[in-house]
Amino acid sequence: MINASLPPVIAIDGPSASGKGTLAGIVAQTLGWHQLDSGMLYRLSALAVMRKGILPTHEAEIAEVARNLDVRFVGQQVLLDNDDVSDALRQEEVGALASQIATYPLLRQALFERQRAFRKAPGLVADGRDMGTVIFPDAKLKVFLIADVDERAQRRYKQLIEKGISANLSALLEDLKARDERDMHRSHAPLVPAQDAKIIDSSTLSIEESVAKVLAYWAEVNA
Ligand SMILES: Nc1ncnc2c1ncn2[C@@H]1O[C@H](COP(=O)(O)OP(=O)(O)O)[C@@H](O)[C@H]1O
Ligand SMILES: Nc1ccn([C@H]2C[C@H](O)[C@@H](COP(=O)(O)OP(=O)(O)O)O2)c(=O)n1
Repeated sequence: MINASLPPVIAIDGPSASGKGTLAGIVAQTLGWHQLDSGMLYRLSALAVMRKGILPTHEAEIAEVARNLDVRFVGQQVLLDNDDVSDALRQEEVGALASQIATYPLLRQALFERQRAFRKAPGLVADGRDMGTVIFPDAKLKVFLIADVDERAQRRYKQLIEKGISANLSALLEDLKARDERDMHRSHAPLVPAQDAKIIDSSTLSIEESVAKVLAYWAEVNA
């Protein structure tokens, strides 16, 4: 059900390295809307847990850390407890722990309102795993972005190398497969397309072609 009194949302969900964040950024910029990278909140929680030395099995403590995250966004920088963690957040071990702790209902609950608070006029483009299914079920447009796992591993590899972060292609591929498996099969808010989602397979698309598809769907919604 679409709630007309709230700012509109475009939800972009999909597996790791399918291109969600890239698309969300360009679409948000094109429309002049706000952006939510929900994966970053899970990564920030994972990094905070690592830094505090909390055991990955301690669900309640982890949820508490997430509830009290001291995060600030300054331009392109992300500050956690006043420390610039923009690069640290992209490390695969942080992503892997994020995927692991993201199975905890208490953590997901702790991040629920924080995510919904990003919904501001004139609109929000939100990307993640459960944007269209759980956080913004009334999103006006829901996109489920997929790409072959080998292609996603290549993309992630290139992305990390360009940022000067060392990476190993076969390790990345294994990590992506493990992450897909965990994200799709957890009992709470698993990675599945919403019933009304538009599926875009970006395996053979350029970024421009992917963006054009999302904007065409958006134009259709408003026609
Ligand atoms: N067709 C495409 N659509 C979106 N991103 C693409 C595409 N082709 C290559 N990429 C690249 O894939 C990489 C991973 O994209 P990213 O947005 O970080 O994925 P995600 O947010 O899903 O993990 C980026 O370097 C991006 O430039
Ligand atoms: N809405 C979301 C976003 C991310 N997560 C979890 C599952 C993901 O494996 C991790 C990391 O997410 P992130 O989007 O940063 O990962 P990728 O950039 O796609 O590799 O967080 C989630 O459970 N729900």
